[in-house]
Amino acid sequence: MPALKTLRTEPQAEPRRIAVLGATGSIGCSTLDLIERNPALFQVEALTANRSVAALAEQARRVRPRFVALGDAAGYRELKAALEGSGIEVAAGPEAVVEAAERPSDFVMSGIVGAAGLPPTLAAVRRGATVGLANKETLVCAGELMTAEVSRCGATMLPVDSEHNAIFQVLDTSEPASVDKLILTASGGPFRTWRLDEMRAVTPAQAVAHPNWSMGAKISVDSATMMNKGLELIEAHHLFGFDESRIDILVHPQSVIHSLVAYVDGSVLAQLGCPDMRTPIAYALAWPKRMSAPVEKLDLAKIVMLSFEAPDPVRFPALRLARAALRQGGSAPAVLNAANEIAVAAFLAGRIGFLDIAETVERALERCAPSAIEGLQALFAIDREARACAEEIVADLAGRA
Ligand SMILES: NC(=O)C1=CN([C@@H]2O[C@H](COP(=O)(O)OP(=O)(O)OC[C@H]3O[C@@H](n4cnc5c(N)ncnc54)[C@H](OP(=O)(O)O)[C@@H]3O)[C@@H](O)[C@H]2O)C=CC1
Ligand SMILES: CC(=O)[C@@H](O)[C@H](O)COP(=O)(O)O
Ligand SMILES: [Mn+2]
Repeated sequence: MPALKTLRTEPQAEPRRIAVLGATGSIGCSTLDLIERNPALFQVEALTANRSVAALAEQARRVRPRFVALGDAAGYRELKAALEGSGIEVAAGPEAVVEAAERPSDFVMSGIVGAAGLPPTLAAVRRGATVGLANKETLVCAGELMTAEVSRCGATMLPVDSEHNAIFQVLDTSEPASVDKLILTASGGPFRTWRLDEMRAVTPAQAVAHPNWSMGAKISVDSATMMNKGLELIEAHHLFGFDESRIDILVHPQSVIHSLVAYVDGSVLAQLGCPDMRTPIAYALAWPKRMSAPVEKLDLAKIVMLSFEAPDPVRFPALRLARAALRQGGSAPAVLNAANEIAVAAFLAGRIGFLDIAETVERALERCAPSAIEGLQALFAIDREARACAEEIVADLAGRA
């Protein structure tokens, strides 16, 4: 499979118009921070959130988009009232979020969490937009479909996820045979050194306390189970066209080296930086140029030591599950993703234990019969069934606690 191409290089004459999907989240706020510091470079076309009405209204008053959309229609009246007289168009419901992506912006930041980000991201791709992809779940559950649409529609997909952005920066695509493998780094999360019996009783507050990155709750729990790295393995496969056997995972607790590319001559190229998402976001926003980002500059002498270790497959089974799902293909990655979303939400709600997250995903993969994904509707049906199956498993696990 060919790696996704980077397509556009025209110089910038006017401010680029940006749509930020998931504006109220961690990725969205970092994106808006960069945009607001560079008013000559960027204008906001559209912002979206799900339920955070007050936060979305406050952002809208600050950056003056033409259009704001709320995923959950229950908040429509409140948002409409909050923006009364502003001249900003307000809409709500999942179709409104898709409309935000369809509006004529130059760049769409895909920063919604979970498979809910798939329809708007696909809509942006289908109008040939440049998409900054943070929403990895979209590629996990619909990788083949999405990359085919990127090629068919002449869209540009720029990886924002820090590891994939790092690889994008150091991967020489001009000579594919010169590359040996990709190496994704993983922090190991907050429980990297914990014993399995200690991990059994961890609380949501402990699980979301990532050692290096400040992120939303779902991805923080994914980092703690290391499912995040499993999702990123699948994401890297689709973005760069590498077989899973040529993508390694390396635990690097400092999160300074964001990923590496090993070449056949023994050279290994890496991208480094302080752990701040405004660096990869700035890279995507300014691509193919670079822009200044207000991040702490890397001082290796101060850091003193960078360390590395192999991931532990016993305490972190999610990695094995994701690799197996990618090898199996078809519906398996979509089932993995859906079951993980349900299990993480159940863990955060205090219904199941931390180790039950991977247990739920493993059982869902066993129960959901594998199938080919024949189109978007088939994918949505697989996603729904996997969620229902995972809910049953969660109820079973919760009942035993
Ligand atoms: N945070 C990070 O540093 C990184 C994140 N990523 C990926 O980026 C994505 C976003 O992560 P992050 O910013 O941490 O997540 P957050 O939870 O901080 O933010 C999620 C955003 O998505 C919105 N949202 C949630 N559900 C829906 C829905 N059903 N419909 C429409 N909008 C919705 C939220 O709105 P509301 O506020 O109303 O709930 C919010 O704006 C994830 O896929 C994550 O894996 C990748 C690399 C790094
Ligand atoms: C910032 C980012 O890209 C996250 O995906 C981060 O990598 C999570 O850290 P882990 O390496 O612990 O999964
Ligand atoms: Mn990442």
